[in-house]
Amino acid sequence: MGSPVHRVSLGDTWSRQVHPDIECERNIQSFNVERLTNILDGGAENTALRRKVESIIHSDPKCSLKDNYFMTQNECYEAAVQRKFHIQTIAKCLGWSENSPELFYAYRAVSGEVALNIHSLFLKALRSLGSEEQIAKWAPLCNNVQIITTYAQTELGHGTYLQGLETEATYDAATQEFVIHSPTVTATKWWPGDLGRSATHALVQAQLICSGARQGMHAFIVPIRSLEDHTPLPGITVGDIGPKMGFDYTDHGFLRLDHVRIPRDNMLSRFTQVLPDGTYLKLGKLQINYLSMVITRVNLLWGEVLPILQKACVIAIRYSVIRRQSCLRPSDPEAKVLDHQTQQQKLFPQLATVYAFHFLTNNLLEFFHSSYDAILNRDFSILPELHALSAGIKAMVSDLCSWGTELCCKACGGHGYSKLSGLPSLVARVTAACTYEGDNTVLYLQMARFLEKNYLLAQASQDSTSQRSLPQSVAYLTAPDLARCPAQKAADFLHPQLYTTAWAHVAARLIKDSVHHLQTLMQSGADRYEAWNQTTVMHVQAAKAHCHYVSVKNFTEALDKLENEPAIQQVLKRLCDLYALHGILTNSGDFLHDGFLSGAQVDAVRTAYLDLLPVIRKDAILLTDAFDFTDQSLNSALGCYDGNVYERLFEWAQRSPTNTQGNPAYEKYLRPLLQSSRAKL
Ligand SMILES: CCCCCCC/C=C/C(=O)SCCNC(=O)CCNC(=O)[C@H](O)C(C)(C)COP(=O)(O)OP(=O)(O)OC[C@H]1O[C@@H](n2cnc3c(N)ncnc32)[C@H](O)[C@@H]1OP(=O)(O)O
Ligand SMILES: Cc1cc2nc3c(=O)[nH]c(=O)nc-3n(C[C@H](O)[C@H](O)[C@H](O)COP(=O)(O)OP(=O)(O)OC[C@H]3O[C@@H](n4cnc5c(N)ncnc54)[C@H](O)[C@@H]3O)c2cc1C
Repeated sequence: MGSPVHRVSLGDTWSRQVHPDIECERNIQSFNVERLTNILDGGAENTALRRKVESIIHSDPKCSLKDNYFMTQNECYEAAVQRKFHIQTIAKCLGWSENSPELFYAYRAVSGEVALNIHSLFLKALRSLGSEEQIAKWAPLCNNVQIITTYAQTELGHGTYLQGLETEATYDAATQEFVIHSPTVTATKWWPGDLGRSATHALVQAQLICSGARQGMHAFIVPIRSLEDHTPLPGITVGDIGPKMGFDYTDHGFLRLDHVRIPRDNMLSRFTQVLPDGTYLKLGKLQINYLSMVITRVNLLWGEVLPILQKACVIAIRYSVIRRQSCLRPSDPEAKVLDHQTQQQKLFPQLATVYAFHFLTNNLLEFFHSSYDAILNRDFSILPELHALSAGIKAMVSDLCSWGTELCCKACGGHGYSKLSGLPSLVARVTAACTYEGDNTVLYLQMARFLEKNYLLAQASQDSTSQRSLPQSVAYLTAPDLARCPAQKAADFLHPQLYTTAWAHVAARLIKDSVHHLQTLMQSGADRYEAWNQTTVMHVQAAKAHCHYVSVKNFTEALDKLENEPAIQQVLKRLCDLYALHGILTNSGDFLHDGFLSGAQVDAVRTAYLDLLPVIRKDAILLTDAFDFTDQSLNSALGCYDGNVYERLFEWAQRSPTNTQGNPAYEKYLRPLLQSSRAKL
């Protein structure tokens, strides 16, 4: 059962009565929802702490999201700054430190809709690329909000290809300063969050030029606005990039630098250094300067991207047990739309995906935490696997969360299209995740490059007597492979071992095909670059299959760890089955291609898949309740816990300024129009 704050949170007169159509969904509980919430939170103590923080935040009206949907871009930004300010004040009062679980929960309570989010990206870059002295100097200034920071990497002309960044940082040994300069219009920094109107300091990624040589992208801390009156400092042109598809609460900005001088100490120098005389020192590859992107990719999935699909599922599934359309039989009452098989087919794969991604992103975070200290201490051996996994999983999770959120929106019919459903803003927000922190195609290709290398290593070790062990995520490339799937009937496809092996087979084949195709092109005279470009569609397909395999395997391993929770293990096993089988059905061509599955076996997969839908149907509401979002953070007229959809939608629409601010267009245009036509009547 949810805490009271989840049930009667919006203060509506009718919200104390739960709608019977949703209440009955909660009457029979095949598993303990509270226990599942605890598992998702990583322990009952975390659930308790989260709820405590939520009740503090929700009792402060200044943190409310209530009128967000009616605001202009300017108003959204101001409200987000206000929320940030109030949360910061509360945090100070209650002793919540930066990076504490309390602050994380506070931001979750307001759905992450606060200003100054890029502050944390700056801090991550500082902690990973800065020396201990630089961290000691700058981190407290950030944490105490004595400065406001942004991460300024992308330019008008380049976002993906970092070697093409044009901003220059030229070392002047005479003054021991860097001169930061935007030589062209395309060198203008474009998109950094919190830059447009808020930041006082930017972490500027620029091409280092010292002793006449270009050394590639390095990070520099550049003051951009006065700490006295917030005006741009000399040499700085800064502003907001204007209207966007979403993220109205963030002031994405532009920045031009005209020969701005900063001290030598402002270049982050954990792995690279410029000595006073201009000598350049570097540890490892240049790409070590990309480390902060790895960290951000991993963290954003957990904190930003996954909750969006979770919420979309909560809203769409709750609404689908209230919404009734058509009778399944002529004599029946109208059915809940969730009882239509096609509605289940839309929504349950999304629910299964969100659970799969919960365990996947959690695991990725653990892998990151276990590798991070070693990397900071200059052991880079794990970095290629961490980079490949974080890139590939970022691409898959944001792609499928984006696709799934849009589907949830459409699955709510006309009301889904209303901003008041909460879904359009979730769609707009998650769509951006396919682009920021690396365009997904480009990230899949980074994963593909890692797969190609490891496939070739696997081949080489099979051909020689000495076995080389591959990184754990690609170890299956050396495992014995089955040519045909042994399943004989639908029920056989409900065995995790069977479908994990099927995914491993398809991923390995697609990797093999893409590498062989690349090699064939090279053997027929194409150079490596030409051959790579001609095979990138195949490489992306292989990378997607590999990520899918990793996610299926990871989900099944997470289930194994739930042996002390048999009821929860059983309900999640169904979602795991559905996730794996839905993936096979939507990619069935890849499984049929080499005869691994026959047409009859694909039919059996479909049977197993369709049979799962009505079983999952019984637990659907409980599985969404388990995410334990408060009504305030959902901010959806369709998705509230009590199911009073129509009353809430009607009441919220009344608050629209279009209903309260009169209609100047009537006086100016409609009246004259009506009157001119009346004359003719
Ligand atoms: C609440 C918050 C709301 C939302 C906030 C949103 C905030 C968003 C912020 C941003 O978007 S910040 C900007 C992010 N920008 C990007 O992510 C840019 C993407 N581009 C790249 O990462 C790189 O340019 C590239 C695509 C990796 C290509 O770089 P490059 O041309 O230099 O390298 P390659 O030749 O492809 O590879 C060489 C070598 O380096 C390895 N490598 C590449 N990247 C990394 C890395 N990050 N870490 C470790 N290693 C890396 C790569 O695997 C190659 O290895 P080898 O094959 O040579 O061994
Ligand atoms: C909401 C939002 C917030 C952002 N926040 C920040 C921020 O705080 N700081 C910051 O610095 N940046 C930020 N960005 C910028 C973001 O990181 C870049 O937009 C992103 O990295 C993609 O780069 P791009 O725009 O240059 O796309 P492009 O690389 O121009 O992509 C255009 C197309 O070209 C394709 N393409 C490009 N290169 C290749 C290739 N090598 N192989 C195959 N296809 C390719 C892509 O797949 C895509 O289809 C933000 C962006 C958004 C939307």
